[in-house]
This record gives sequence, structure tokens and C-alpha cells, in this order.
Amino acid sequence: KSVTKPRKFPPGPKWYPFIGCTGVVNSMTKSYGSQWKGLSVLANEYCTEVLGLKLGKELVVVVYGEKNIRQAFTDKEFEGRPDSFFAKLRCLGKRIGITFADGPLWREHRHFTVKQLRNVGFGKSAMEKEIQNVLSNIIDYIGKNNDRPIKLMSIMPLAVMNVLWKYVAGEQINEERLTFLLDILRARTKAFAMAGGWLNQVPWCRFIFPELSGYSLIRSMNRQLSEIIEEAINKHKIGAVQEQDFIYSFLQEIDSNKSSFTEEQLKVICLDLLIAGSQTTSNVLEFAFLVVLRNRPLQEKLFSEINKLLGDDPPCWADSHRLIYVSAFLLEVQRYYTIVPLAGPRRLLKDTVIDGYLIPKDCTVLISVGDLHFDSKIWDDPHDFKPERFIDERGALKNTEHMYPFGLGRRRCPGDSLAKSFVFIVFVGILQKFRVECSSDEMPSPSPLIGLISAPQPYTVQLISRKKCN
Ligand code: HEM
Repeated sequence: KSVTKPRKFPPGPKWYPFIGCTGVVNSMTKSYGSQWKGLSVLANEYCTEVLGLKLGKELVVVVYGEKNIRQAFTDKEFEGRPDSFFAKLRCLGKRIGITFADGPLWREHRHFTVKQLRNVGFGKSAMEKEIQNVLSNIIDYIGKNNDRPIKLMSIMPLAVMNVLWKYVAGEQINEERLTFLLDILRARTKAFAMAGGWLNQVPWCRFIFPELSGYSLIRSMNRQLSEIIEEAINKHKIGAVQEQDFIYSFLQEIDSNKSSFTEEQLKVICLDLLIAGSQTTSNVLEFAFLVVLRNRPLQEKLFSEINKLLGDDPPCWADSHRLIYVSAFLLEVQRYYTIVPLAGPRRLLKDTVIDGYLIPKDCTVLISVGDLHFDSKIWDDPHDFKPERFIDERGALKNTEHMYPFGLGRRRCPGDSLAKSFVFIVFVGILQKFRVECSSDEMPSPSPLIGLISAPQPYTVQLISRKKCN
């Protein structure tokens, strides 16, 4: 029975008892360097825009094509999140928070979080000030260290995390603590990538091989993360932090005895924001600098627009409407290097038809934004890097409606305003002051490393002050 596909289920590889088609998916992932690419090749082999899989016991469909992707992002029945062991482990033991919750808990807390972050200035000019402060710290740091190669990968995530921490916990976190936090988050992502699949499909293996399965390591990192956030919560409780930040607003709801507002929920929401926001945003910036490093004429064209329209003025988000070429360039970076190539996972809340296929309730849905960003029906020469594709004959931005880097619908990324402003202000601010050059004889590789999110391969740059260049 377990190898019989449900009626009208989308095409895909053959299923075997216990493992479903995990073997094929794993071997495609290995051959093509990422699960996203491997699945995309499989979907092509089966000539389908909805790929049907069974991974262990879990039914999974992967959705391709703009019409299907819009349906998956916006229809209410796609709003759930899988109730997996992985989700619980990710949320410190219970399926709470925002990212992995669904139903009334998710609705109430997503609404609360977005509203509170806005109240403390998120998405407004206060946020820009915060980002501009971070930019001036980055410029100072580069100024003092640009006699040697600089690893942007060690600056950018710290800078994003600084801003996020300010919103969540109301204070500047010291650099040592910040580095520690980022190191754990990175190590945890790696541990999940290595053990997450196994632990999800055969969770009981943790009792037999707690070390080998990666379970003990993930648990210990969860404990460390929990302690860092707990410390921030306790500081608020004893009045050591007086800011009206996210933790402050949440603690007030706890005090007014709202039943779903608990300290556990607060901790997991903080974690959700820190995990979802730091690496994604800094990776966009690292890809943007990688592209300009590899293409000097493009870098000079961007600089010339910045220099002509801003001169020495510090950049702000409103400038993105004037700096059209820079904006088109950053859109192209987010198309060409889609940071979340497989969005989701979602869980179907009831039986649903998509592209003529019948998908049963509780099936996991993955949304292939990465393929949509390379769809030749939408983009001319999708494999060429061309910022011009986003500029119309009158010099205004176009084609932005086909871009889905932050998803769409009610589960759309709530951090998009921070991410967009951060990327724009920091990218423009650095290019305005420095020329980005290669720090070794060999140009870094343009090929990304693609896991749950895409990242550039490690590289360093030499940043030459524009004053010295002239
Ligand atoms: C360039 C940077 C970013 C990218 C590319 C990105 C991308 C995404 C995408 C595609 C989703 C939707 C997943 C789905 O449809 O199921 C998402 C959700 C989410 N993002 Fe982001 N994100 C970025 C930055 C941020 C930042 C800065 C924050 C924090 C302030 C954040 C917090 C979240 C959260 C909490 C969710 C879950 C929303 C929910 O399930 O309701 N993200 N992000």
C-alpha cells in the first residue's frame, strides 16, 4: 500500500517501501550539488510543473511555474507548516514561534510581531538611522584594516545581527557575544543540513545514536541559544534594559495573562527573527560584492551613478528610487542568486487541486522560486547577468512583479523592508567610498554553495579608498 501513489498525484520517481523515493532524491542532490537543482532536473525529466515525491513516510510536492507558484504562495490551504520532528527540534522542542507554527497561534503571533516591530521603528526612518550607524562602523573598520584582504563574510552577518538584536532586545550587543551567537547559528544550520533529513525521517535513531545522529549537538546548541535569549529577557525583567523593544512589548502581554503569550513562545520568536534575518540578508550583500569584484566595468557604472546622484551624501532608502541602475543591479543579484531557491516548506490544510493534480491534505509543499527566477518564458537569456532587464525605455524599473525573493501572500517574509534597506544602504555606502578589488591572483568563483539558502564560496577583497583612486 505504501508504494501506491494516491489518485491523480503528480508525476515523479517510483516509490519503494519505507524510503519512498528518498534514494533517487539523494542521488540527484549529490549529482547536481543541491537539492533544489536535483529536484529541478527531476521535474524536467518528468516534464511536469508539479513534482510528486515520497520521502520516507512524508508526501512532498514541488511546485514550478509562475501560475502554480502564485497559487501556492497565496491560497489559504497552503498556509500550514509541516508538523515534523525537524520543526520541533528547530523550535527548541515545541512547534511554536512564527516560522514553523500555523493556525491561530501563527496568525496571532505573526500579527503581533509585525505590529510591534513597526511600533519600535522597523520599516520606518528610525530603522534607516540604525542601518546608517552600522554602515559608518563598517566604513571605519574598513578604513583601519584595508591594508590587508578583508573577508566580507565576517563583517556583514555581524552588521545585520546588530540591527536585528537592537529591535529584539533593545541594546547593542557586544561584539564577542555577537560573534558567539552567529557561530552557534552557523554551526546549527550545518548540523541540521547534515542530520536534519535523517532525524526527520527516522527520529527514533536519536535514542540509539544520540551523538552520531547529530541530535546531541543540536540539543546542546539549542541550549546555548536559549541561554543567550533568556539572558536578554531577564535583563528586561529586572529593568536593566529600559528600551521599548520587542521583548519589552511581549513581556507586557505575558503580564496581562494572554494565554498564548509565554516566555517559551517569546524565545522562539526571537530565534525565528535572528535565524531568518541574519544570513539571508548578508548573503545578498556578499553576492553583490562578488559580482562587482568580478566585473570592473559594471562596478564603475554603479559607482558613476552613485557619485553623480549622491556625491558624498550618506545613502538612504529613498535614494533607491533615484539610483535606478543600482536598484536594477540589486534586483538582478537577487534573481541570479536566489537566496531561498526552495521556499516553504508548507503543509496543505485540505485536499487541493494544483495544475490538475490532486494533492492530499497534510502533504508538504516546496515552492521553486529559484527556477522561476530562471524561467525563459519570463526572462530573456536568464543565465546572463543583466541588470538592464529591470529597466524600461523611459529609465524606470520594470519586471519587478516577476520577482519572488521574499515570497508572497500571508506568509511573505516580514523582514523584507529591513533586508531591502540594509542591502541598499550598505552596498551603496561601501561602493561610494571604496573600489572593490581582488585580493589574490585568482578571481573567486561565481558559483554559489546552495543548501537551505544560497551563499557565495568564501572570498576576500581588497578595498581601495576612492580618495586614493582619484
Ligand atoms: C534578503 C533577505 C531575506 C530573504 C531572501 C528572505 C526570504 C524569505 C522567504 C522567501 C520567506 C517565506 C517562506 C515561505 O513562503 O514559506 C521568509 C519568511 C520569513 N522571514 Fe525572511 N527573508 C529575508 C530577510 C529576513 C529578515 C531580515 C527577517 C527578520 C526580521 C526575516 C524573517 C522572516 C520570518 C520570521 C519568516 C517566516 C514568516 C512566516 O512563516 O509567517 N527575513 N523569508
